[in-house]
Formats: sequence, C-alpha cells, structure tokens
Amino acid sequence: MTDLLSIQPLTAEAFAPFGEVIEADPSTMRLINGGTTERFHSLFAPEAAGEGGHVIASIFRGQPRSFPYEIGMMERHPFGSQSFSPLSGRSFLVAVSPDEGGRPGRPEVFLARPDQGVNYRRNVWHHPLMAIGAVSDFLVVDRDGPGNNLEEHFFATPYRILEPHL
Ligand SMILES: NC(=O)N[C@@H](O)C(=O)O
Ligand code: NI
Repeated sequence: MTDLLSIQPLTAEAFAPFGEVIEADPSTMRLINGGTTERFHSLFAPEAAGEGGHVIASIFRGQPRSFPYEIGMMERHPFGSQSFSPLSGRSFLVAVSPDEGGRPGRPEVFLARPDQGVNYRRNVWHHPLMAIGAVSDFLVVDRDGPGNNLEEHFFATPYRILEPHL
C-alpha cells in the first residue's frame, strides 16, 4: 500500500528549510548596464566542500515522469549543494525530506513554475530530477571533485504522487 503525497506550489518560504527558490524576486533586483538590465542579485551561494571540491555547471536533459509516480528513494550530496533551473519553459516537480536520524522523513512535494528553479543546500534529502510533460533541459550548478558525493536511501514503502494540474 503506497502513501499518497499532496503537491504544493513552490514558495521561498515553504522551501526555506531545504534551500533557495531561484526566481526574479523584486527585493533582490538591482538595475545595471545603464538601466537596461535588471540583476536579481545573489539568489543562492553554491557549496563545494572537501579537498579539491569545486563548483561546476551542467545541463540535465530529463525524461518526463509518468503518473501515478512512486517516490521510492531520496538522495543527498554530502559535499555540495545542487541547483536546477529550467531551460525548456516547463514546470517540474521537487521532492525534499527533512533528515530524521540520518534517514529522509516524509517527503514534501512542490510544483515549480517554469520561471522557478531550486537550490538544494548541501546534504539536503531530495528526489532526483522529476521533469514533467515532455523532455526538459535544466541548468544544474553543483559540486565536482574527489569523494563520494551521493548518498541514497530507499523507503521500505514507496510514496505516490498523482499527475499535477498545470
Ligand atoms: N545524479 C545526479 O547528478 N543527479 C541527481 O543528483 C539529481 O538530483 O537529479
Ligand atoms: Ni541530486
């Protein structure tokens, strides 16, 4: 029997325990380039810990998930943060969990608008990329370098999510 999870809109406040929402927040805006450009400044700071750790940028091309979708596992990156910014103009799903004694607790699921990204802070439990609707590209800023930067946990009983209404 799987446990059904609700999906909530992604907001900076709700996501704050897990990281930052990457969006054009007016409170961060500075006019630059002679007033021709709005700079939404310092939305998050990438983390890259450990000897030889460094920040890199990549593109992830995600296949859309089919629904109902089972969230059977979560992962985290002990040495660095990881951000996802959509490049294809589509929403995507974000699932994160609090840490409960070294294991992920019940996931919280968010629907990101096409103009929102997320940064998972270092060592925050999250589900791997969940693109929806069509193949979608994301700019990913995370940590490369020596050491195992991936910890996975598989739930005894998977959780389930239904297709979000876009
Ligand atoms: N494995 C990998 O680089 N991707 C995951 O970390 C993910 O969160 O999608
Ligand atoms: Ni990850």
